Amino acid sequence: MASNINGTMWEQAMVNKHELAFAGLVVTVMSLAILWYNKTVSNGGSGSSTPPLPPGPKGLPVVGYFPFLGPNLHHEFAKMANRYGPIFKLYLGSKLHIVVNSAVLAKVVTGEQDESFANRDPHTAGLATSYNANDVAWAPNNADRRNLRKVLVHEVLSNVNLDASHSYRRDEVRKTVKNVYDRIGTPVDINEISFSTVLETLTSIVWGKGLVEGSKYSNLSDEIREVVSRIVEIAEGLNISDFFPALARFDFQGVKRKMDDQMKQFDRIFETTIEERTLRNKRVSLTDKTEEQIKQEGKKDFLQILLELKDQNTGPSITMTQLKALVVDIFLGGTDATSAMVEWAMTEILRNKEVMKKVQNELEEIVGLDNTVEESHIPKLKYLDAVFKETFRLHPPLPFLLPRAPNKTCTVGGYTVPKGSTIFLNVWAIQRDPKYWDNPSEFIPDRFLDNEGLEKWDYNGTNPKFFPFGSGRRKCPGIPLGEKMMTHILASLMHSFEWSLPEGEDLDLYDKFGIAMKKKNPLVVIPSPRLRDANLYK
Ligand code: HEM
Repeated sequence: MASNINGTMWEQAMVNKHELAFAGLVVTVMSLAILWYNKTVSNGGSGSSTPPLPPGPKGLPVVGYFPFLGPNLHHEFAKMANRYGPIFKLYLGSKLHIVVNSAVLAKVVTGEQDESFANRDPHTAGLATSYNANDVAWAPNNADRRNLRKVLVHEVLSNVNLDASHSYRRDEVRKTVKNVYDRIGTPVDINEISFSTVLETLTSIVWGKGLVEGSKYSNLSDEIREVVSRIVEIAEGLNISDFFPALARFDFQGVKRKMDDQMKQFDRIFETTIEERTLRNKRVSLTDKTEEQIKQEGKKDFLQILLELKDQNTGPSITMTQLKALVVDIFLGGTDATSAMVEWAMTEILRNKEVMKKVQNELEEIVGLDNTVEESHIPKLKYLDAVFKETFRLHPPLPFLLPRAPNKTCTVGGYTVPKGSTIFLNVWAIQRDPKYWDNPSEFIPDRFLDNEGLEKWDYNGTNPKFFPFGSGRRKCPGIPLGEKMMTHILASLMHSFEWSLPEGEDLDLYDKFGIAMKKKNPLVVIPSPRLRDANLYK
């Protein structure tokens, strides 16, 4: 009996176990079915469930996909786009990154959903150089930033101010032409001279010439060059803390410390020059000031414009921290990208003899060999403009723009893009996509010449196939200034000189991912004079 009872209980237990196992199996199968349904059938977001994250490679625990990436992220991401499609995700360290590779989805991010995506998640270097996101480039899209951007676009970089500061740009370009003339027959590093020209130009546009004379900072541009070059160098390295925020406070690679040191130098320059300027302004009596204003009419430097905005009670105003952060934005935004573009465009011209002939012919026709290039010639240099656009298409200096970070969870292309994830808009891949471009890897400037208004090409990000300066609320505010500087410099170098390669050298197109994407091997070429009159070089 006992055994019977035991037997029955055992049998009963076995029946229960089978029932339980069966129930478990049913639940598992149903859960898998629901999971599968959510992942596939309801993928378009039509159902009430949350769409999945975009597809992407798995990566390893803790480090994510880091160990599998090479140094040239734009090449890696283009390959991954072929595999995973128009939007994919990858973890780098503990941070989720989402890469957008199609014009259609880029338009969703910078158009329909621009308000959510017009935010950033600044890395260590960005925070340090922006006085803790008190600038335009790294601040979240709040009212302070919008006000500051308005100041930059409408007060500092307005057409009137840009026209008024044209002589500063002209003087620096002329100095560079003279400098190159003095080095006729010897190798010249094009990025180096372009970087110097842009930096000197920005220094005189921001500080003006009056202040620099007699100032404690008699070689202001040398001091600024030192700081800007150091910042670019530090920011170019990969900072592990940016991918493991929990470790950021240890600053293992010393990026924060090194950046803070450079920013202290910037601060010293600001404090001294602003103090000198304020004293000078006070010394000038009201009547004198009016006279001086008349003399200087339309020639206020950016520092003066910003100081007046800081002190004004009505209209847009800014704080001292914002003033300094804006000047840093101008230098960091303006120098590296502009000089990189001059170098890329010149490399492409020298590699393509037909293009070179057309550029030179246009310059001869519009400027003439008895004359030097002026900014007033630029709007007439249509072919050179197409050359720049084609150069931007193939070599955008910021291949993923500046990363965005949505301030709320969004859906893009049927996938969830979580709040705070890092968004790379892969303009490099989009501008080389055979879906949008014939012979995408060939350098063909003519595709940007006016094709009877069929397609509109400009730098304002209105065409989702071509947006090297970004698009939407966060597009580059420095386009007019950057365009003037790069075109004037390149046109002057091409018009004033013939260029040849040093013996045994080759013209290659290898690039190097960094704060701005530059040529890996600098373009070093030998000038010979081209203008008819040697006096034009003096
Ligand atoms: C050839 C030269 C230049 C190129 C290729 C370039 C490119 C860019 C790009 C791609 C962005 C990011 C846009 C986005 O996230 O959608 C940007 C932002 C920015 N650029 Fe430029 N830029 C250039 C020159 C300049 C100049 C001369 C200045 C300063 C006067 C400047 C100041 C800025 C600022 C402040 C931002 C941040 C805008 C924001 O977040 O609202 N850039 N630039």
